[in-house]
This record gives sequence, C-alpha cells and structure tokens, in this order.
Amino acid sequence: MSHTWGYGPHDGPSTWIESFPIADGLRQSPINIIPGQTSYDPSLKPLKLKYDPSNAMDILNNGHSFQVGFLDEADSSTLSGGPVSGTYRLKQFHFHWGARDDRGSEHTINGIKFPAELHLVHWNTKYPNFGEAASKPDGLAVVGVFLKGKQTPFANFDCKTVLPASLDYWTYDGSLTTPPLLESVTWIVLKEPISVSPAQMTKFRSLMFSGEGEAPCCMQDNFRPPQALKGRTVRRSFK
Ligand SMILES: O=C(NCc1ccccc1)Nc1ccc2c(c1)[B-](O)(O)OC2
Ligand SMILES: [Zn+2]
Repeated sequence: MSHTWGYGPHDGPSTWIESFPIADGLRQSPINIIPGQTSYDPSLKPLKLKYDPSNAMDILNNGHSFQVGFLDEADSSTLSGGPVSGTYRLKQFHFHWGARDDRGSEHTINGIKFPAELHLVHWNTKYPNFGEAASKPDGLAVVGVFLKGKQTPFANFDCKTVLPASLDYWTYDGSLTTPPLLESVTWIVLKEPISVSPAQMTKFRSLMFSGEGEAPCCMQDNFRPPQALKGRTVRRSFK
C-alpha cells in the first residue's frame, strides 16, 4: 500500500483505489466529453467570474503539480452563476500536463487529449472553509481550461487574462481527479482552449516530482485518465 500517491507505475491512478475506494465511485473525474452526446440546457446561466489579482499569495510545487494560492478570506475572487447557486471563492489554480504535446489534459473531447489543462478551484461559501466544502456534494466548483500549443505571449497572473474569450462550457457532477478523489465537484469545462507556447510547456516539464536531494524525476504526465460516466448527463451552456 503506497502511503503517498503519484503518477508512476507503482503509485499511479490504477493503484489509488487501494487507499481511496471512492476511485470507483458514481461521480469520478475526469471524463471524456462527447459533444454530440451532451444536452443543451437553456436554463444554464452564464458563468460569472470575478478575480482580484491582489488576492494571489504564493506559488508552490506540491509534488503533484504547481499551484498558485489565493487569499480566500472575502468574496473578492469568486465564481457564481453558471450551473451553481450561491457564491464560490477561488482557493487555488494548478495545471496537469504531459511529457509530450499529444497528452496531458485530464478531460478529453471525443478522446482528444490536449497538452495541458488548467484547474481553477473554488469552494462554496455556504461552508466555513475549503476543507469542509471538499467533503460536500455541492462543495466545490472547478473551472477546467484546455491548453493548446501555439506561440503566444503570457500575460500576468490576473486570472481574467488566462481565460479564453468565450465562457461557453460543459458541466457535470464529478470529483477531485487526485486523491482523496472526493465526489464534491461541479465541473465547468470551457469549450474554448487558451494558447500556451512551447517554451511554457518546456518549463512545466522541467518541474520535479522529486524533492531537493532526491533522484531527479521530472513532473510530467500528472493526469488521471477519463473515468466511467456511470449514467451521468453532461450539459452544455451553448447551442
Ligand atoms: O485540494 C486538494 N487536496 C487537498 C485537500 C484538502 C482538504 C480536503 C480535501 C483535499 N485536491 C484538489 C482540489 C481541487 C482539485 C483537484 C485536487 B483536481 O482534481 O486536481 O482539480 C481540482
Ligand atoms: Zn486538477
């Protein structure tokens, strides 16, 4: 039983069920999105995203990805509207990526993998904090954004600048894609990808799973493969 989980042959996604039986639960993520099998829901509202760049606090390699943490003591960086009710506060964002451009995203579209995927993690303010929200079926809302290869400037860390022009999205009830795999996430996957340059992908791939003083192991292929839909419906906000 590996006490720490990872993405290698001995501690990767196929082994997580040993410590986290919910890995085979009814609303696991990610999933393969088949656009022709999604249902347009005219009652879905537009996503309302408000981000205050001054809330950005720190950047951290947590051994599974790198994440940028935000101050979440007030409703200054929030998600509302879309498929959710109430207000969700931005806690952190992080990425998943591949060793090569032919893989890396967690969600796929018609089986197509993107080189990387951004997750903007928000928690429901009806709960006192992230940790409490993470165990509730309506506790989290995560915006997933695909990254595609292209030469492009990368603006500052104002999350607005990191979002595509269109906020059209697919949405479904899912889970964390990493242990503890809690089934608490309303996934909101944007249809339009953002661009990332080869240099940025190289930078991602130069990060390390390993800590200082350990044998170097590049942080690559830190994605979970798509999981069974198990009867869930994927709704879309656009015609
Ligand atoms: O926050 C995480 N772990 C720490 C934790 C603390 C307290 C309670 C539970 C978990 N994990 C996590 C959060 C959000 C997302 C993912 C993983 B993701 O699926 O990669 O993308 C979306
Ligand atoms: Zn993630």
